[in-house]
Amino acid sequence: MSDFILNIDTSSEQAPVFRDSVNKTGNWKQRLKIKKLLKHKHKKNQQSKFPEAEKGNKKPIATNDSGSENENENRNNLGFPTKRKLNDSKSTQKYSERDYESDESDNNQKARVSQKHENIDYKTMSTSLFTSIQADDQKTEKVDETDSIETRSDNVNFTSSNNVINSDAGFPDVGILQFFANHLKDKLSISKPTEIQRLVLSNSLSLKSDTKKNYISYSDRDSFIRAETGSGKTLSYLLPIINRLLLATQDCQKNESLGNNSKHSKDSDFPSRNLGTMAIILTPTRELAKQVYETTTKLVNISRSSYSNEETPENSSVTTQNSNIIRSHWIVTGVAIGGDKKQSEKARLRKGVTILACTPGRLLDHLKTTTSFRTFNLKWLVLDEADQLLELGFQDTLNEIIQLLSEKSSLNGELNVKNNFLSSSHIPKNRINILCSATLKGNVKKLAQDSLKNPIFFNSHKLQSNTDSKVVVFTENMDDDTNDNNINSEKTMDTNFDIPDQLMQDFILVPPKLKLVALASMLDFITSQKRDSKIIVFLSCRDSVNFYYDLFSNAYLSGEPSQQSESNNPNSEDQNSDIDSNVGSDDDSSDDPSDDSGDDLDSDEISDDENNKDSKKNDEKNLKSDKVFKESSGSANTNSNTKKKEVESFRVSKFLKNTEVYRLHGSLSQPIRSATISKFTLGNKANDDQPGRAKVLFCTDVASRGLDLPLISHIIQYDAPTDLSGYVHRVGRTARLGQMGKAVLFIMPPETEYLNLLLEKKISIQKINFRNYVNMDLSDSKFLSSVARSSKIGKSVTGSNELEALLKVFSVNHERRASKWMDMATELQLAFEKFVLSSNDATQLAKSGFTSSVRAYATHSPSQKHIFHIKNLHLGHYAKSFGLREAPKSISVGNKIHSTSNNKQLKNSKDFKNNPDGNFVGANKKSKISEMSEFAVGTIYSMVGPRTKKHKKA
Ligand SMILES: Nc1ncnc2c1ncn2[C@@H]1O[C@H](COP(=O)(O)OP(=O)(O)OP(=O)(O)O)[C@@H](O)[C@H]1O
Repeated sequence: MSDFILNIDTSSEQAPVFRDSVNKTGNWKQRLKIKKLLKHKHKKNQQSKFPEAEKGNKKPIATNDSGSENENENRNNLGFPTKRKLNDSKSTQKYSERDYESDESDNNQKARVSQKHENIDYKTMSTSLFTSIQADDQKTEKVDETDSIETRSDNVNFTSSNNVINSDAGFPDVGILQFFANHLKDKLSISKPTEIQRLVLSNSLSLKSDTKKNYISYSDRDSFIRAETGSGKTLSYLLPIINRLLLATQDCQKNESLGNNSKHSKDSDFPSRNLGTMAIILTPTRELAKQVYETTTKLVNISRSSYSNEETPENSSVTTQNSNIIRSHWIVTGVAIGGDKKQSEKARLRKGVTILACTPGRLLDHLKTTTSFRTFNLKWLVLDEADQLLELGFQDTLNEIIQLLSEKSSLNGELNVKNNFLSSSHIPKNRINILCSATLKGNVKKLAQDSLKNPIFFNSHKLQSNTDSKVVVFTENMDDDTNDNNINSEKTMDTNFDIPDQLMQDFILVPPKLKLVALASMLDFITSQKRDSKIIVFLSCRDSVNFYYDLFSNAYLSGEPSQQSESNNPNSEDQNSDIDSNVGSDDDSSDDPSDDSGDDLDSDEISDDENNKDSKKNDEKNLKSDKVFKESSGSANTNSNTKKKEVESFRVSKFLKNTEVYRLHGSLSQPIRSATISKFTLGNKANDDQPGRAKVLFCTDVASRGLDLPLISHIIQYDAPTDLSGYVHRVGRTARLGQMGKAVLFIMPPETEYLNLLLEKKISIQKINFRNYVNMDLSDSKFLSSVARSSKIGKSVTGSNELEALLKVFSVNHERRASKWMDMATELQLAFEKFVLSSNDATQLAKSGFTSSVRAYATHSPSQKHIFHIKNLHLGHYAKSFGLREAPKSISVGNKIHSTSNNKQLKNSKDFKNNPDGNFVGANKKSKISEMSEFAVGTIYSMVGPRTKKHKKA
């Protein structure tokens, strides 16, 4: 059966070479001559339309092809080797050493930019996407020729690998108290554990009895938890903590009823929030901390009805004896994150928070400055997304945290606190450290070696030899490398990553020039096929997020009156839902730089004095950029008549029908971040009042880890992640807990080797099979079926590729029939370019997006540098993906803006000298981190704390 397989590969031999229709005949010399003539004619036309341009500029705006001259000019100015001219087929050198002279002075450029918005004749504007195919694009052939990418059959019935276990065993069978299990079932619809939960619970809740001493105990060892994304790791560490707190409470109640409390004062016998914080869960992002907090709160709010073993109808009165009820109300949950008002957190901590979810910077801040924050009874420290927390950037913060926690817990010994609750066998004697992630890797191995005491490794990682088996590895002898149960052994810490079986992973190979058009068509296709689709589009930096968010909310195709007439004004009736007026009224007002929190710096919570200054500077900078962004869109709104601050959480797209667009990155104020998550999380099914709307979230990696956003149908990685674990976490936002999901990676021709890196990690990803991708919906679409039929007919349509198909669908959705898909692509691109030129703010967003994106490109991990190297990036073509007609003339390096026309200045800049290979790290590392990774990250040593001799011996 021949499937409808579409090739995006515009450069493979089979793929058509795209040219203007007039250039189709004759040999290349004749065609070139015609092309030059046309260009000249066009130039003349434009010059007469732009008399100012004639005076100062050699190049009229409307003829721009984002051509190689500008490309090379920029490249040269940035200190990179210039690319050879596209038509220079005789050149043997990949990049010519020749400097291409700029034909435009800086002043002329400025004049040209300013006239853009005033004098553009949009009607005659043109854009060119298909005049040339990059030589580099030839690399795409590699992918087609080699069979290196595993393919899958369309007809395979996928089994899910991260679902609940397929057996009758419930939570009580793995040690969970019956009433707690009832609560999980009744209130959270959780009745059976997942595989990782079964492993962790059955081990950490099992009691060993010491017959000699007549004593029972838990194994109480530090542990690693590794399992696929969406497999329920959060409950795997939260349930044992809460279950043990409940059991200890039960002990106290029993003692109380037996009158065994005479030894101590009554206050100290029954647990209360005065015990302070007993469990801390550290997460790399604020969103994740909030999510963990919300989950914990649901878990501890156990209702009386749970004490009945029978399933109780909601309204029935439960006849449970009071003595059976465990008084769990004393367990208080809390969250401490940057961006929230610190004073209210302080007040809550003073009263006592039993289980605290937090980000590292804010935790350190409280440990240092909130004297009433009691942690001397801390029994569990969980590092969720541990590998992320242990990577670069947070070493010092985590070191300090560990040290302060250790100091404070030793205080408990000095105080000699006697308490029946704390002496219960269910409460660990020493702090248990738990590390958790879908991608525990090398840095964690090192941690185990250096600091964790006799750790246990819970792993639902699939073994190569037997994909069904799940293993628990106990590490008894850390030094014995030959032991398979040793945490150091390769078998134990296999660095392959697991992806849920039911996740469909595809990639689309697309030249930079066509990237934007491909994204737009794909979004249009998905959102029109399924009204309730929820799509996350991952981008490399916040400026890109701002740009695409603005573009997809405000740009529209010309000649679409229904779209044009609709105003994207948050106050319009249609838009009322995108303002969450309650959000600004809560405590989250620290986007005000004068707030004392001082650490509203993305999610990398840094709180020492120096960092506070940096943070505030960053806040101001971010606020400024946010202001430009808001002004440019005209959508964010503060109503001076109300005291409540309104924040924009989403916009209704003018471009995509019935679609809401969202954005999320670390530089947004906390109220916007919170409102965005809560609105995006809401269901989008159609109801009587409102037709369903698809949702598209543009975000950075701030949303890639741990976030459990329900029912995400598609993940689009428009920019490749900077490291391989990033891939796993991004795609893991879909296909959670047994559900289906689709992920598409955009790959540019020079990046195809990345696919082999994925393959090395046993991540199988296939070149997009359009039918696979659109799933069953294809059969319902007459148009697509006909495309599929014609593709089977053969050679005449071998040029059909994904983009072609997408654009054809796009043209159907928009009730227009383009004669050629290239025309459609050109029209689409032109619409975006017009939008970008329509206002200074839109242009500014596009330029910032482009510049930051280029800088982000240089931040790929060292193992990927050869693939994602800036020298491979055709800047002029890449600019097209930001709706720009050419690459901007300046680029910021570190904290400075450098004019690229002044090559000398750029080359002499300290930042550039430090990074001659094009790695724009910049002088201020923190600012780079805030823009790029937006994570609180640290090194392996962060968890270790100061290494003492005692540790070494252990
Ligand atoms: N046993 C269960 N039964 C039903 N639902 C569950 C169960 N365990 C967890 N869930 C739900 O599954 C979803 C995913 O869980 P969770 O966020 O803990 O996954 P995870 O493994 O931590 O994923 P990630 O690696 O992406 O952080 C959550 O909505 C959670 O409530």
